[in-house]
Amino acid sequence: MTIAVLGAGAFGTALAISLAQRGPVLLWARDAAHVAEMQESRRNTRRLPGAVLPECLTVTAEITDAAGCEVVLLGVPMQKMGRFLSENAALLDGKVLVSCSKGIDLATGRGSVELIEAACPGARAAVLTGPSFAADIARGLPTALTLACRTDSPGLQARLSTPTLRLYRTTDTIGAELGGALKNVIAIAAGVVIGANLGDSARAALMTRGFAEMNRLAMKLGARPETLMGLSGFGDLVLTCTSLQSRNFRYGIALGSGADFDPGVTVEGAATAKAVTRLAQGHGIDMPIAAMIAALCAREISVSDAVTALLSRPLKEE
Ligand SMILES: NC(=O)C1=CN([C@@H]2O[C@H](COP(=O)(O)OP(=O)(O)OC[C@H]3O[C@@H](n4cnc5c(N)ncnc54)[C@H](OP(=O)(O)O)[C@@H]3O)[C@@H](O)[C@H]2O)C=CC1
Ligand SMILES: O=C(CO)COP(=O)(O)O
Repeated sequence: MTIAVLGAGAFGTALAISLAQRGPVLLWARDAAHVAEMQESRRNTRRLPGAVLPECLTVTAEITDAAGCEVVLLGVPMQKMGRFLSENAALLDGKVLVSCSKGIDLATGRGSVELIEAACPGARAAVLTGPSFAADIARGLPTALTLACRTDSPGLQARLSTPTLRLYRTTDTIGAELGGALKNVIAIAAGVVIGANLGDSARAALMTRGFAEMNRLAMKLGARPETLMGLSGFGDLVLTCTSLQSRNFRYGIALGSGADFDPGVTVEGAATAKAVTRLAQGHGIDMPIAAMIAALCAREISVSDAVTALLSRPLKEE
């Protein structure tokens, strides 16, 4: 049975390439010109240059081509997810919908599982997340991810695993989602530290205290500690805070050094910082790093004022 991937960004394309090792895959993109270009060149030069689209991967501009697919991966950016789901609810309801996006929806404060459940109540929602750059997956480099679904899903885990993509499963969708969403915020902060030449020691401190913030919110919202300690939390935090392949980290470097940054690049952590700050306030959770990043992204505070504010907080126990 064909697996569909909706959204031909870097990640959707990379997952489609990897899954095509196992059988037929349908990749949908919204722009017909982009689709024609991919069909002609068998590459996605706009979003994932360098990777070749294998033969059993079909690219389409007709989303209704996914009607016969039971398993559908969603690769649209998080802030577009809610609208995308409601516009396509008739097609998607009743299917297994696997969100591959990392973030919290600014309009509703929801993660993607809740968005899916609201728009498509008959669907089974899952999340695929963890440390993985699209380019690495497309090259067939070994990658391990977390697949989260409220009901234990060994069948789906087997279906989406490939010789190079090793999935671990969990029923903790809240932990998996929050790990992936929050690590992007901390990755921006790590980038700011490096961009402002504050040093590797400061980055390590920030990653550690950022991880404490991630855990604080996640535990309050019902996540399990082991999920945050796993691939989707600690694993992705380490990757994204230390690699120049990360767009969130590079965006942070630009913020920290005062450089320009291409607004066309997907940086999920910026909107998520704002959403998280609201969520934390609503639950009475202290998340000073996320709040600073939200303020920095909104240009409400300078880097030096943000650093001073964080360092001058009252001394406390670890
Ligand atoms: N890239 C990576 O390494 C990884 C990304 N992710 C996550 O995957 C998600 C997507 O990121 P990524 O693939 O990198 O993003 P990209 O920036 O590469 O691409 C975004 C894609 O989404 C499409 N899109 C945007 N809005 C809509 C819409 N309303 N309807 C349909 N399609 C839309 C864009 O289409 P168009 O080209 O026409 O603008 C584009 O193809 C993010 O949440 C990210 O955090 C997770 C792990 C790794
Ligand atoms: O989520 C990712 C790696 O796991 C990709 O990170 P960026 O979106 O920062 O590039």
